[in-house]
Amino acid sequence: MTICAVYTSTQFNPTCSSISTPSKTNLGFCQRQQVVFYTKRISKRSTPCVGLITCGAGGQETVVIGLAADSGCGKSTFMRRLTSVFGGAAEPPKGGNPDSNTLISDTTTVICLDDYHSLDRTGRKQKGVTALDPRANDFDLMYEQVKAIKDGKAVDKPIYNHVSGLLDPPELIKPPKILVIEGLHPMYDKRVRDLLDFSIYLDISNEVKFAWKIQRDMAERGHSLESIKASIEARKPDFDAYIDPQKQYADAVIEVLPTQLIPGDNEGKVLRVRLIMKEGVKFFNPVYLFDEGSTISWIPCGRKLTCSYPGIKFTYGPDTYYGQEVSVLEMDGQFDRLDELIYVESHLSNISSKFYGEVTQQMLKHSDFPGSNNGTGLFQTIVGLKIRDLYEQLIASKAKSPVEAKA
Ligand SMILES: Nc1ncnc2c1ncn2[C@@H]1O[C@H](COP(=O)(O)OP(=O)(O)OP(=O)(O)O)[C@@H](O)[C@H]1O
Ligand SMILES: O=C(CO)[C@H](O)[C@H](O)COP(=O)(O)O
Repeated sequence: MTICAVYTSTQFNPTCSSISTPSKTNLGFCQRQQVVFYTKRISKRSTPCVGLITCGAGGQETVVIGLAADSGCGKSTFMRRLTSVFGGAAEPPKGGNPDSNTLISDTTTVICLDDYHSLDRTGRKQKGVTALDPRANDFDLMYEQVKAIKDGKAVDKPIYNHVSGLLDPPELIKPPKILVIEGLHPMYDKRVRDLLDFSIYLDISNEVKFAWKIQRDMAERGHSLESIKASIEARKPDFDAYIDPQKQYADAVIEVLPTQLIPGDNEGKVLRVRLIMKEGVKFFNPVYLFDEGSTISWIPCGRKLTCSYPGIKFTYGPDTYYGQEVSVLEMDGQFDRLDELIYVESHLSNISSKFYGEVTQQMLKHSDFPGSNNGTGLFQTIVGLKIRDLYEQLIASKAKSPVEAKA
């Protein structure tokens, strides 16, 4: 726990200047709040002295973000874009397990929920369950540890080693400003779900997932086409039962589908990407195109945006998703020249950028990341800016409504 500042009122009672600040052991009330008022009397009849203490993890409560997706669906790429929005590079814990799944930057700590597998690779094989099955995961521990971090306490989190398939000794996770829990099940357990300040689901359609798997596992890891097909098929029932239903709880869903601009296309190279944004989420105002709440179709290709076949089409409008009101922004097609993205960016509103062209700048900075020429990169970048904005609003709101406490 860090005490950042203590002010003692001397206006009505000069002896207040001699008052000692509450000791760390006295600061039980200081676990979660960012700013706390405290009062103390020097004697029974004296005017109370009033103090203001900033406390908690680095003076702030940890904001928790959940990112759910199947394996190989772009979580790591999204995390790299998000970390970059906060201006730092994410690295594994220094001097720790080289096979750690954790990534730490100045502002964010990203933990991978694979670390809560309760069964290792052999255990799953023996029991005949996949890693997607809740029985292979320890949700009690996941809940306890995410809650502890949110409350400003460090935890010893287990590590699932993807190289050996074993559970390694735990690593220490200190409460960051923003904790991202990414993996298969961030919204599966209600207790964990309720701890999330914002949640995202990456919904990659089967056709596209297959194309990406081939790209990575066949081209980069030497797997055969048959083994990739078999692995997708083996996971599908559990994916449908336990992973996919989480999207109904997400505040934002990035849905990735084959293009509709090329009839019958199933190559998975040109993509139609939909950003589904829930209405009424505190500190999250959905992005819109031209006019909030209208239904818009826009082909930006022409003098200001170079497009080769099959072109680019944006659509925007209100919709419902699992019975909830949402706004949907869709981009079908891909950019030829990323520097021209500024033209598209200037027509989008509520993107929570800090300066004109920030989205374009981020996209250019990471033009080598997968999806930088299409809606996946664009919408991941925008969601990154929205998370930064949500974080700043949350922290500001806590500072404005401090909780009164007595020392
Ligand atoms: N937007 C994208 N466009 C094209 N290909 C992509 C995109 N995002 C991811 N991929 C492909 O999927 C692979 C996996 O991406 P990434 O490592 O970000 O996913 P992941 O969900 O973190 O995977 P895992 O859970 O297996 O570690 C990439 O190597 C790339 O081949
Ligand atoms: O779905 C997964 C999440 O990344 C993995 O398959 C799961 O974590 C098991 O890992 P491994 O295949 O390395 O034993």
